[in-house]
Amino acid sequence: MEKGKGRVCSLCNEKRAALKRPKTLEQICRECFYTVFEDEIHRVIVDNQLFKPGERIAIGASGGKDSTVLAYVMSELNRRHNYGLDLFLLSVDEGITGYRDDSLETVKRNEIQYGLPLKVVSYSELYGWTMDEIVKLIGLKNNCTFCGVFRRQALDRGAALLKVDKLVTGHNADDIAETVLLNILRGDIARLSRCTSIITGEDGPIPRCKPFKYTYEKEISFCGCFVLDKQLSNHDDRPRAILDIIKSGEDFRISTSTKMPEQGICERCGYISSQKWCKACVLLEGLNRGLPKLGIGRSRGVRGEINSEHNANMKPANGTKNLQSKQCGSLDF
Ligand SMILES: Nc1ncnc2c1ncn2[C@@H]1O[C@H](COP(=O)(O)OP(=O)(O)OP(=O)(O)O)[C@@H](O)[C@H]1O
Repeated sequence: MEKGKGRVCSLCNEKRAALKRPKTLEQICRECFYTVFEDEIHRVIVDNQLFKPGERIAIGASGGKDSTVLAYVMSELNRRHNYGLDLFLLSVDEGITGYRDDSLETVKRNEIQYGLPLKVVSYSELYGWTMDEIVKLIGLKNNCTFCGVFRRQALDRGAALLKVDKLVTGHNADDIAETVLLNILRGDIARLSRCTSIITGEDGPIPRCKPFKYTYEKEISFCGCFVLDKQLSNHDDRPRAILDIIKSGEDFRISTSTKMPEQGICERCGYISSQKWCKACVLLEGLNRGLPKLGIGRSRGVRGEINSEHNANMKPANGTKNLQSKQCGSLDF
């Protein structure tokens, strides 16, 4: 390699290194990066036995970088390694003008590029409310609670409509490390114990998998060409910090005497819930009654109150009936 033209790739020893991997600090070329990136995800899929041949898999497709790269990698690995999977794109349209309508255009392009059938489910058809309408009613504070809870359930409903065996999402190592820390700070033992699992919801009808569990967000960005090469080296001090946080979450053991919430079924819509009504139904009830603050926050009192005065005349959320899954919540995967 000529002097002054930069380092040579530490893997192929031929091409010029284009980036320093945030995870390992190796200096590698673009071509070797794509190879190790895809190979690592293939290993994660195989080692964790995420899929079985013949399964129908929905890819949660938001149109953002993580799920766009996930759709690409899943279709590529499925073809290259003969996984034998039937892949689908599943998008939730929250009804946020100027945001989701734009990203749905990206998903529609992915549908054509990767030849994957696309299903879009919307808050307006499932709940009778768009996020724009909810924000108009409650303002910008707390609207994330509605969006997170409704999205989680909407993904499950869409997956049930597609009759898939599993749902994969683009949650990455950074997301999981952040969730571990948040759950520790909130003292949420139940979520801490399951947020590092690569597969969740196996006791429900539609398990969720995170093939990017060990993949750093910066590498996904690079793969999607969303950031410049030089932005990739921010983890120089502690390249393994993110993986170490995930490991500490995995190592966390719950004492057998800790009382965990019992999972039951929402009496109103059939979704799994530790209370009489699931969180989505409580929030929806608040919206329909013109009391949108009911059910917001962690106060057992408010939720308990609405859970104790079941209104038989209220219609459950539209969509698939008697769908079961984990309790909803923005920190749940
Ligand atoms: N509206 C949506 N429709 C379908 N899937 C979604 C939607 N929003 C989120 N997801 C799924 O959940 C994952 C994590 O979502 P999150 O909102 O944390 O976004 P993110 O980390 O920015 O990911 P992305 O870059 O894919 O949007 C996404 O990668 C995707 O698989």
